[in-house]
Amino acid sequence: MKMKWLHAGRKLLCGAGNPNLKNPFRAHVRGLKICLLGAKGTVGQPVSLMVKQSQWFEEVALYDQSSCRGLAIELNHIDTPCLVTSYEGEEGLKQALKGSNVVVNMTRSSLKPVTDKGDPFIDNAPATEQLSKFCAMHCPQAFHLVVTNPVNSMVPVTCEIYKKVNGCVDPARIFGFTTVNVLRASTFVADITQTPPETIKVPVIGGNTENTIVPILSKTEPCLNLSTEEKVRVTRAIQSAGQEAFKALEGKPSGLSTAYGITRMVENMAKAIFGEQGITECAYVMSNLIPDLRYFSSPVMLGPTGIQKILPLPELTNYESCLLQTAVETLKKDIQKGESYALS
Ligand SMILES: NC(=O)c1ccc[n+]([C@@H]2O[C@H](COP(=O)([O-])OP(=O)(O)OC[C@H]3O[C@@H](n4cnc5c(N)ncnc54)[C@H](O)[C@@H]3O)[C@@H](O)[C@H]2O)c1
Ligand SMILES: O=C(O)C[C@H](O)C(=O)O
Repeated sequence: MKMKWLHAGRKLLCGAGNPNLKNPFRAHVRGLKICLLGAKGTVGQPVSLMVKQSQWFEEVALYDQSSCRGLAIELNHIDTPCLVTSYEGEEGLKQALKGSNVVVNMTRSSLKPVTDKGDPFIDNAPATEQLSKFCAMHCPQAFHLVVTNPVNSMVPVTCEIYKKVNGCVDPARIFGFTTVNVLRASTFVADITQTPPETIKVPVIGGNTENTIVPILSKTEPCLNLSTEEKVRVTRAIQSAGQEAFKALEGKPSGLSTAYGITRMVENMAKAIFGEQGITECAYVMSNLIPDLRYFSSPVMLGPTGIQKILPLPELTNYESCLLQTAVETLKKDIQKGESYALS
C-alpha cells in the first residue's frame, strides 16, 4: 500500500508538465532553469541526461513537438537533485520558456529520412523561426544557444526574429554552438603530439561548416611544434570530422560528443551567470571582428549578462589566412541567407 502511494507520489513528483510540483529537498541546487527545445532528438536526449546530472540547474524543462513526458519521468528516476519537467503544445512552450536562464535550440524538423541530408536550411529554418518568436516573447533575457544546423544561417535567423518581435536583440545573449569543433581540435592535436587532450586548447574560428571551420593551430596552448604537413592534416581532419561521423553513423549527427559540448557550454554559461570570471569559449556570435561579416565564431569571454568581450583575432599564418578568406566568402552568403529568410 505504502509502496503504491510512494509510487503514485513519485509519479506526481516527476512533475512532467507540472512545474509547480517541486520537492523542497531539491532546494540546495543552484537555482537556474534551462529549457531544451528538441529534447527528444538524437542530440536532445543525451543533453537532457547530462544536464540532469549538472549541479548548476534547478529545473530542466523539456520541450519537443513529440511528447517528452516519458523522458522526463525516466530522468526523474535518477537521484540527482534537479527536477526535469516536460511541456507540450503552444501553452506548454510558453511555460517551458518562462523563467529560463538558458535555452538550447536543438531541433531538426525534416520529415525526410535522416540519411537524406537535403538542404538543412530549408528543413530547419521554419522551426527555428517559430521557436525564436516564442523565446523573444517569453524569455528575451535568457542565454540562447543555437545548435540547429546550419548554425551559420540559423543564428542570423534567430537574431532577426528577436528584432522583429521586440524591436531589438541583445547580441551578447545569442550563441551559435561550435564547441564540438574545439573538442575535436584538442583531441586530434593531442593524438598527433601524444599529449593529454584535456591540456590542449585550440582556438577554432569562422563558422560551423566544412569550409568555414578554421582551426588556428599556430595558437595552440601549450605551444606545440607541428610540421606544416601535420598542420594541414589535422586541419582537414577537424573540418571534415562532422561529415565523417555523419557517414559512419549512417546519416545521424554526432549526438553524444555534441551533447558533451553543449553541456560544457551551458555549464560555463551558468558559472558566468553566477559571477565566475575569465570563462572563455568559442561561439558563433554577432561580431564585428571581420569587417565584411556580421556574425563570426571566435573565442568569447562570458559574463553574468552574456558575452563580456569578443577576444581579438590572433595573428594568423599564411595558411590560416587562406582558410579564413575561403570561410569569409561562404559565411557572407550563409548570413545573407538567414537574414533574408527572417525578413521575408
Ligand atoms: N552545431 C553542431 O555542431 C551540431 C552537431 C550535431 C547536430 N547538430 C544539429 O542539431 C539538430 C538536432 O539533431 P538531431 O540529430 O538531434 O535531430 P533529431 O531529428 O534526432 O531530433 C530533432 C528533434 O527536434 C524536434 N522538433 C522538430 N521541430 C520541432 C519544433 N517545431 N518544436 C519542437 N521540437 C521540434 C523533433 O521532434 C526531434 O525530436 C540538427 O539541426 C543537427 O544538424 C548541430
Ligand atoms: O549535423 C551536422 O551536419 C554535423 C554537425 O554539425 C557536426 O559537426 O557533427
